Amino acid sequence: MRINRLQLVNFRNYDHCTVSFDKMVTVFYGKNGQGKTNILESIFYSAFGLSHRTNKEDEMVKFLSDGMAVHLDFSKEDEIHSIRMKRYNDQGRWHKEIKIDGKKATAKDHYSFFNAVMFSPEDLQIIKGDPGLRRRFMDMEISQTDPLYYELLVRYRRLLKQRNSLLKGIRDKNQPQEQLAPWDEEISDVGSQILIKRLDNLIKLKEISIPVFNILSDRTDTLEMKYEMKGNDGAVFYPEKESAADIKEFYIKSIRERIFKDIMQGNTGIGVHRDDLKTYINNADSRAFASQGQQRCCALALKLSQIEYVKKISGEYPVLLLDDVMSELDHHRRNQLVSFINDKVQTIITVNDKTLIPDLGSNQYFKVEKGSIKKS
Ligand SMILES: Nc1ncnc2c1ncn2[C@@H]1O[C@H](COP(=O)(O)OP(=O)(O)OP(=O)(O)O)[C@@H](O)[C@H]1O
Repeated sequence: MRINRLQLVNFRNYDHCTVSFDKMVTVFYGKNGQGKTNILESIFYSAFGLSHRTNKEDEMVKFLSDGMAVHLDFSKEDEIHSIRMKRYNDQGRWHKEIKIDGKKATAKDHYSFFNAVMFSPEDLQIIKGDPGLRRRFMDMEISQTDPLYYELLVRYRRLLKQRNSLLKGIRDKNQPQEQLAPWDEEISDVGSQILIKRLDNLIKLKEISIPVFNILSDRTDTLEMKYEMKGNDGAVFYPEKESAADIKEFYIKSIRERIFKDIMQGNTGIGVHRDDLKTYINNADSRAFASQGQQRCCALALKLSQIEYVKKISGEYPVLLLDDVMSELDHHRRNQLVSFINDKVQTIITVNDKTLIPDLGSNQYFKVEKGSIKKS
């Protein structure tokens, strides 16, 4: 997959801007606050229909403007395609329009049509941060190549919201408790399907990320991973090859056991929204025991494996977006990263100081200043 051209209209601090991508590595450099991340955000938005840093799409519309557009031309399997994202205000209401190859498309058609992987400083927190970050990592990875998984996630989130509001209704407004039964059944069903897909994904993730980790760490450390599933009363399980029916039964049973707790808390305390991806470096839990350098190495291996994963499933490498991470890596890992992606993955990098980027002869550079981009 290769981006050929990006056009922005009233996107963040850009009025009108067009960038042509001629080389495998494109570097946007400049001082802080000039609009480098905005470029990557617009590409991420073209891939996923959302921003990597805000849930409020309207924040991406240029101040005092009543609409914005992002137009991405790219090649996929030797064919040229385009995605046009538009957000506009009509009589006080915001609308969103997605067009693929000139035709209107739904969010479902759009998701996974163009693949990108973003790696930003926050991703260095994948290992040390909250389990939510690792669940998001798994969810993004699987959704990129499995539209059904994305649909399951959307359904699960909706069910969770509805069940939680019912729990509060039972607690605060005396709604009948029997109303919970159909939600318990459905949430356990959808949750078990999500879990099975996550377990399946973990097998592939391990196959890819452990060798990448070995290269990045110069084979001085070992990496292991497990899916951690929470039960009641602090119990944890590490499922590997369970069936969807067994998992569903487990959820229904556990959810019923904790029903009074859930009602009291107005919250669903068990399910795939509580699970975790555990990583172990040299057999010790990396969240608690690994050094900062080891945690970064592990985070980088997971992200790079996302690239290989998309390639394995879809047949093509996604575009890699590196937002300001080069300055966070030491010299050795910067070189390892660039030689890993060299000439096989189109990579778009933002950085303050362009000399930090190793140049293997396939870099192009753009200077970004106050929402304008100049080739240099
Ligand atoms: N909706 C918007 N309309 C106009 N300008 C915006 C909007 N949102 C953000 N900006 C401006 O965009 C700039 C920030 O851009 P961006 O986050 O891309 O910076 P950056 O070059 O990546 O900086 P850093 O190196 O600090 O991360 C700021 O000047 C901010 O005021």
